[in-house]
Amino acid sequence: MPVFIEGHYRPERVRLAIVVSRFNHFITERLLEGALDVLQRQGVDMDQVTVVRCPGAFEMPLVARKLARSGRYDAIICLGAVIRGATSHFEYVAGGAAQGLARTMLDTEVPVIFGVLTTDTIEQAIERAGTKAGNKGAEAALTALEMIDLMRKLD
Ligand SMILES: Nc1c(NC[C@H](O)[C@H](O)[C@H](O)CO)[nH]c(=O)[nH]c1=O
Ligand SMILES: CC(=O)[C@@H](O)COP(=O)(O)O
Repeated sequence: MPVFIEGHYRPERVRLAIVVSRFNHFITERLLEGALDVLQRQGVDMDQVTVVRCPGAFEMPLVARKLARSGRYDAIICLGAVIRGATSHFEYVAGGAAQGLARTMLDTEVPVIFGVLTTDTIEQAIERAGTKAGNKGAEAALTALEMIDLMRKLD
């Protein structure tokens, strides 16, 4: 029989940081609502959740790294919205955020959850922020809980 190791959504004594970018705040605040709603429903103690707002997605890796290194959090959830404009700026902001957050997770061994929308249009972002395509902030929160549980089991 193989041994299965997998995380579940109800780890105990969870300490979370949520980094939210102010850029495109009309989207990112909806992602935050979705994340907080799920965490509350899963029984997470809201006093153990810290919300940090930063300017844009590009700044998130530094903020996430600082939080991860503090040793105060079991996971860092990053919520942002990068929406394509007329120039190549999108590629740099979205790519920098994705690569920086991935590096932060590997360097610190603290789960860093990529709840950053990277969309071609505002409509696509709205659809993923609590309307027809769900709420990616809520999905990110569930991923954080699963990863916390999994990391504890692998320790
Ligand atoms: N265009 C978007 C940005 N741009 C701002 C950058 O994230 C950054 O704050 C600026 O370049 C200064 O370093 N940020 C987003 O989160 N979403 C965008 O669509
Ligand atoms: C994602 C972006 O950085 C974007 O909003 C910038 O728009 P533009 O390329 O039109 O300057």
